[in-house]
Amino acid sequence: MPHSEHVSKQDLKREGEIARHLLHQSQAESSYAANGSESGHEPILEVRGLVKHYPLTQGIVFRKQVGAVKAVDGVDFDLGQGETLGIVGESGCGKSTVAKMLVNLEKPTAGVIKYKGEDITKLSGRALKAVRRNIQMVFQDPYTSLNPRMTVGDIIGEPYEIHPEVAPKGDRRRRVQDLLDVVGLNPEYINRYPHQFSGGQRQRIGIARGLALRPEIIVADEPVSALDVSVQAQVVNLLDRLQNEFNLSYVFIAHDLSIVRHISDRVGVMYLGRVVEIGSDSQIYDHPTHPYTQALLSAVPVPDPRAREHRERILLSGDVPSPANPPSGCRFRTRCWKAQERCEVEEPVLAVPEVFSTVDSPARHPSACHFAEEKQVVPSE
Ligand SMILES: Nc1ncnc2c1ncn2[C@@H]1O[C@H](COP(=O)(O)OP(=O)(O)OP(=O)(O)O)[C@@H](O)[C@H]1O
Repeated sequence: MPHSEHVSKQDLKREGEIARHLLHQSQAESSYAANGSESGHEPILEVRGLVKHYPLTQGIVFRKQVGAVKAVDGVDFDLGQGETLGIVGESGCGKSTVAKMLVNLEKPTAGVIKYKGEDITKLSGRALKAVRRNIQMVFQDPYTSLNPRMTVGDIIGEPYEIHPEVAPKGDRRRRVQDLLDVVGLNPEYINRYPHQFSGGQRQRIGIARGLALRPEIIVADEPVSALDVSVQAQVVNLLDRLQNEFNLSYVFIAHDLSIVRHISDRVGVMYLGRVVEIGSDSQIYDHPTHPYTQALLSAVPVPDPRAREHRERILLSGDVPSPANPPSGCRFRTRCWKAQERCEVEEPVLAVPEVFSTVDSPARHPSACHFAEEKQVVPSE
């Protein structure tokens, strides 16, 4: 019997999905190849076609999958050695899920995460443990991410239990005290408990723990969002200083565009599970070409009252669609004032738009829009 007669409908569906994924991956790779190295830095991380779908199930006894939440649905970016990539977007667009996949707290449904050229999504056992040491995470909420029953010394030194090779037992106390000093806390506080610290100090403890294993990459998921505005700048400045001191590369996730600008070399804007525009901070803030980025920027507070009067506010209509059922074609089209028929049927790829491909202008950066157009939203200072 010929092989094809054994192929079930399900097999065909799966093959279709794999083919679509491979197509997306090759499109992404070719668009990135066409753009050259994004940052000019040697990439330490290369993310291609990253996907995370959470199954939606129905039934109690017989659970059956009825769909999927497409939390991350084909994300591509590079992180250069020693650089900071900011990732911004509204709540629910998939930022935290990307962060979790980078540090292996979630397994991708599909896609590639290359660390120094090696795909870490395929690693397991010792090799995975070795890589995980180099990519650490700083969490959003310093109130819930520190165990209240552990002393600061135990919290910061905990990673050494998993990686004893980094610090022999007799040396750990001294190392933890060094880390406290590095993040601007008194080394004598080593025996105190988290509740004895302020929010900003707690986040410094979280950062010290992230640094314990001497990682090369720190993924910071909204590291200052839970803090008072007055403390946010101090923590951002600390991260800035540590980056220079330890030659760290950062993926810095936030919904606040002004904070991301302060710390980032490049910025990626996410919408409904995809990166829609990516470029240097000046390309994104002063020369945005994607309508979603322009709308986000138009909501950023402008301190100068005269400049505020002159800037245009773009108000988006409707809510973000459900990631379980994203719109066809361009996902942003249901809220976009420029949407046309083409947007409904043809999904735009993240690449330098054709109109800008030959011009020498900061607008020449990847933007997933069929009608990409430069628009200065934030008045220049
Ligand atoms: N474990 C999970 N199971 C099912 N759906 C999930 C799970 N984790 C996240 N999601 C969904 O995936 C989508 C993306 O979530 P994610 O937390 O990555 O977004 P986010 O941009 O980080 O938002 P926020 O800033 O609010 O954390 C959301 O719709 C969320 O409800």
